[in-house]
Amino acid sequence: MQALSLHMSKTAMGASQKDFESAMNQVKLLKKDPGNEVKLKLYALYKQTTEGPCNTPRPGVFDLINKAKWDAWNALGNLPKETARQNYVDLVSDLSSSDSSSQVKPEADRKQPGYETLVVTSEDSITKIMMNRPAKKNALTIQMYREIMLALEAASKDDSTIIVLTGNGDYYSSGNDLMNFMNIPPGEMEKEAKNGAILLRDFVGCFIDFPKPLVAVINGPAIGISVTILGLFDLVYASDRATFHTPFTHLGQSPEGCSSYTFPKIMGQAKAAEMLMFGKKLTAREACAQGLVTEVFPDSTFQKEVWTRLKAYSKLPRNTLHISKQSIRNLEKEKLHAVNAEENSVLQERWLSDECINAVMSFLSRKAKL
Ligand SMILES: CCCCC/C=C/C(=O)SCCNC(=O)CCNC(=O)[C@H](O)C(C)(C)COP(=O)(O)OP(=O)(O)OC[C@H]1O[C@@H](n2cnc3c(N)ncnc32)[C@H](O)[C@@H]1OP(=O)(O)O
Repeated sequence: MQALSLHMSKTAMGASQKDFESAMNQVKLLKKDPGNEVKLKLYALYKQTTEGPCNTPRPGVFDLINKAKWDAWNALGNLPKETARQNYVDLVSDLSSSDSSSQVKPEADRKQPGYETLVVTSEDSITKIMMNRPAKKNALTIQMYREIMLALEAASKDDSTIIVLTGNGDYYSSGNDLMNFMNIPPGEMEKEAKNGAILLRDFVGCFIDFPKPLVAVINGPAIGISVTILGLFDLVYASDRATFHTPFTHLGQSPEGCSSYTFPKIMGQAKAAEMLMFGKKLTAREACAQGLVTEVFPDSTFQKEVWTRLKAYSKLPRNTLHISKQSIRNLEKEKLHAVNAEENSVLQERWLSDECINAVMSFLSRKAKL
């Protein structure tokens, strides 16, 4: 009733019959259901405008819907037809404007500025960080590592409940961009290896310390570091087109992303060795059977099913979810940072080895592909 009296005082000039008819058409075009209470108000005002005060018998006690409608109409008492018409038109006008402002904006409008290699969007309490170099299979450049760290830092402070990392195009990510190893002057190798190890330590450190639920939406094949850090995520959803490949030995490199600790814990020593030492590539279903992936979805329905699931999860009590994540993670944080430091110091050495340099040169001269 409060809303109705508000509408009554809104216009000095009365609404015409034409305004009323146009408002009736507008109601049919509303995209958002206005809810039962508002629908009853609309009904009552419509009846009052077209028939005057309610003077029909009250429906029986079990005729719940018609009784509610009758009550709403009857509550308008002797409200003049012209006022009811005006109130109907005002109410529809309010509903139409809130309906258009609540419509979902296209992704381009929701995109957060400032990223060149990522598309970062926030909607439904979910911040989505999408790696965006599809032509290069989302290979991670130095800039991309830095932008992911910045996006995670921002997402840890925004009002989102869940954070998603995913890839644009047919790959999730082909791992470290091997061009990162190019154009290093001969005398600078050691310095660059040291800088690489610091970048990697900080990058993996962000995932270790991230305070909110972190979900990987694996839209296609994943290689190298994009696989190893999965042990630091809370949920990993994969398309059945995805594969998981850590070919470190082939590349003269050693495991990172805390995988030397998380993988044996997740899948057992023998399976972890087959992946991390011998470079066995897993299908999504194999990775799920081994506990690295939470659930696999058919590629044709992957995005729809995953986002429906995540939207439901994002409505869970936010603070409770974050506290649970932190209690689980805090038990291991110190250990994970120690593993991260150790892995990076080993890798720093490997990057200077002939085996690594030859593997990278071989890829860059297009002789070898994984
Ligand atoms: C500083 C921190 C270091 C952290 C340590 C991390 C280690 C790792 O992540 S190790 C894993 C490194 N990744 C690889 O070795 C993958 C190398 N890429 C491939 O083997 C293949 O490109 C492929 C299997 C991923 C895809 O093959 P294909 O479908 O035939 O497509 P193309 O090879 O033609 O790829 C299209 C385009 O993208 C470029 N590209 C793909 N991945 C990478 C990469 N990781 N690094 C650099 N460039 C990559 C590829 O060269 C093609 O480029 P153009 O020829 O210019 O089109």
